[in-house]
Amino acid sequence: MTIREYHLYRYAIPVDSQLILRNRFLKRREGLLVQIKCKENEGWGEIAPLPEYSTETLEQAQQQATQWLKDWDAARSRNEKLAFDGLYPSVAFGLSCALAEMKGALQAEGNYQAAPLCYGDPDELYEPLDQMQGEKVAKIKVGMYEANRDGMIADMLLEAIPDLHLRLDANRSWTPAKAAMFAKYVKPEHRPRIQFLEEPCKTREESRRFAAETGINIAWDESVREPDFDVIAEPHVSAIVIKPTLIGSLEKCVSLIEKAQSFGMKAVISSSLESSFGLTQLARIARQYTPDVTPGLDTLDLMEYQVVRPWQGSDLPLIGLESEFVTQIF
Ligand SMILES: O=C(O)CCC(=O)c1ccccc1C(=O)O
Ligand SMILES: [Mg+2]
Repeated sequence: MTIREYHLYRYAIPVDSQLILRNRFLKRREGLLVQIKCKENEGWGEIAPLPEYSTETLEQAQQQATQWLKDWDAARSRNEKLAFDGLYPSVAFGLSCALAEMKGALQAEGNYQAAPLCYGDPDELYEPLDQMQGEKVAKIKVGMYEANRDGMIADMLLEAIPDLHLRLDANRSWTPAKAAMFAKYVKPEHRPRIQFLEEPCKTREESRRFAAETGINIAWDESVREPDFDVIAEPHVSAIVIKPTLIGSLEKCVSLIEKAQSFGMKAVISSSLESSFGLTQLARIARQYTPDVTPGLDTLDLMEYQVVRPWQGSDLPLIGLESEFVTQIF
């Protein structure tokens, strides 16, 4: 018997991503599941580059992961370690999760209390918010319709639910004038219950100015993935959003989290539309490293199936490794 073993599986499941990826159509979500074993220990990870967001394609990720696994096996047989340097973010994340799981470094329990996500119809939020225990926090995608409508909806929800906190995500879609229009409709006394508004404007400078002028806290999401980004303490920047599939290894994510926390900022673990498999690992990472922050993982319902590991409380059908949607590569 060999000491080490590794396997790679590829999944492709039907998805309706129109809402979240705006005008980008994605009919199938595809990704890889990696399994590594060392004696009696095993660990798994998901490698799922997100089209339009990741720089790498699935083919490139698969090729790189395959080579890394070979090199890792060889390195381990010389009792050496192999780093994740230079790997694509999705590959580094998936492989580092598999290793962490194998070493027992990733705790089993997760935080499955994700912030309910709303794409425009605020009525959809009342029921999930009613079910929520602890902190009541929801996330609304803004910037798709009129800015004044977004402002009215946010203000109305904050008025109607006095213990509600909101997260909003504009994905850099507003000009300073549109962002100001949004703010005009949110009463100043409601603004402190906006935990953050992700990237209101096209540039960080415009977003900073918006925050200073309105007193509405903002968060960096797209910026975190830009090469010149560094976590620094800034007025009105209350959080950074971390999408590990787009960031890199677990170690890299943890160092960003710790830096944000050292400045009193929230680090929000968030989805890149991983399968239920990847989402459960993100829920575990969230619970372990950001215990006081509700993660942004409410994206499972865009999919028609769950893959291998079920998300707590989801009724979606679960498919296994033997299903027609999964192929073993090696
Ligand atoms: O962050 C969340 O709460 C949900 C995930 C999400 O919004 C998202 C998911 C995939 C790609 C981009 C985005 C985004 O933040 O715009
Ligand atoms: Mg965002």
